[in-house]
Amino acid sequence: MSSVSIAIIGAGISGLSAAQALQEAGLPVHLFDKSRGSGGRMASKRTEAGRLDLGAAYFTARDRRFAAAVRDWQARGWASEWRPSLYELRQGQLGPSQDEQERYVGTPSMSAITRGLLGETPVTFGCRITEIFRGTRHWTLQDADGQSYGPFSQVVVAIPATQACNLLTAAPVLAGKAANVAMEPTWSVALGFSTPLETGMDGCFVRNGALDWFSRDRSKPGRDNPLDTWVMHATSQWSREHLDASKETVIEHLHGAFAELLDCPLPEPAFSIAHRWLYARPAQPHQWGSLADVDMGIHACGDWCLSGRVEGAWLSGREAARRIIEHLDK
Ligand SMILES: Cc1cc2nc3c(=O)[nH]c(=O)nc-3n(C[C@H](O)[C@H](O)[C@H](O)COP(=O)(O)OP(=O)(O)OC[C@H]3O[C@@H](n4cnc5c(N)ncnc54)[C@H](O)[C@@H]3O)c2cc1C
Ligand SMILES: NC(=O)c1ccc[n+]([C@@H]2O[C@H](COP(=O)([O-])OP(=O)(O)OC[C@H]3O[C@@H](n4cnc5c(N)ncnc54)[C@H](O)[C@@H]3O)[C@@H](O)[C@H]2O)c1
Repeated sequence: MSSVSIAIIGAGISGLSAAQALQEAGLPVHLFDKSRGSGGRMASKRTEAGRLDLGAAYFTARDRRFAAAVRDWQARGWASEWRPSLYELRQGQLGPSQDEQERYVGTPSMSAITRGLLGETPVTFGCRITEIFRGTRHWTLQDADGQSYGPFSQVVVAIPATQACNLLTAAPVLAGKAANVAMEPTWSVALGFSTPLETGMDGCFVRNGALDWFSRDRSKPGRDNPLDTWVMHATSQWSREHLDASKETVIEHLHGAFAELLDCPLPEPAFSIAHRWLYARPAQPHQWGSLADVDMGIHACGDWCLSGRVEGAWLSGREAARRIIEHLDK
């Protein structure tokens, strides 16, 4: 078996899931990520109000393989079940909305899962890959500063579709498919209150106007935040229409929408933050699993190849790894 590493671009949940499966098969990998840490859209942002999940709020596990992985994360203390008191806006009225769905979060923050998965895996952070070249046998990567990395036996591109198509030029069919995937933006805002809000809600599906969803950070297990902090996500449409708005404007808007909906008085927040996710979710789900030119040794994975959720991203990374291992075994 080759001792030349496999390059994985993107240390989000899809890249890490691929890395884990490849390493379990005895294959060396090296991860690259433009950020300073792992997690991507599943990372938690370090703020003066503690670590906050400004991306994925929670996840569900419907696939039996992913459910087994989540049980493993729970056993390792990286994840826990979250049992929120859920509400829903229906015909302009807020009301409790119970269901039987099991939901999970990372503990003590969403980042714990990808940090745990990363473990001792070789990784280069703060490195934005801009080009991927194939030589006679191996792959070489180049970053935004012009630095080269390689040789690599295979490459896995585990980043959002819009960014992936720029790196897939060596495989035009894959690049074409990625280019046809529209990724929708999401504005995310957190507001922290010194006095806990007097509401029975922990989370609410709004799906109306500016607000898509909001949840109470301290209702999640393992959170230790002195402020009562609420994270809200804008709808895709509102986010698209306000893509270039200032953070202050976005905070003001979502604060106003939250205050209008709430069933209790809303004091002035002691803390606020806004984050814009340009490529938050694919406009539609796909059934690709992953994309590959197995003979060239180039693969693409990520939530956009499946359901646009944490589970889909994890499964997609797993599928990319499965196809690499299957090809090498031939
Ligand atoms: C606001 C929001 C709320 C969400 N809520 C939920 C939810 O409640 N439940 C759920 O299941 N899912 C949710 N999701 C979706 C979920 O977060 C994603 O499906 C999942 O995290 C995607 O993982 P990924 O590995 O495919 O991509 P990403 O997490 O985007 O990882 C890609 C990584 O690649 C890096 N990267 C990108 N380009 C380059 C480059 N050129 N060079 C090097 N590195 C690069 C990035 O820094 C990033 O770390 C939400 C997403 C957002 C944004
Ligand atoms: N903002 C973003 O960028 C982004 C990206 C990806 C996923 N997400 C969100 O992540 C969640 C993940 O989906 P999932 O299938 O894993 O979780 P889920 O089963 O909790 O939710 C799926 C969808 O079902 C509906 N729903 C579920 N429970 C409900 C309840 N009790 N009352 C009313 N409606 C309810 C909601 O419309 C929800 O969006 C979704 O809410 C999705 O909108 C957001």
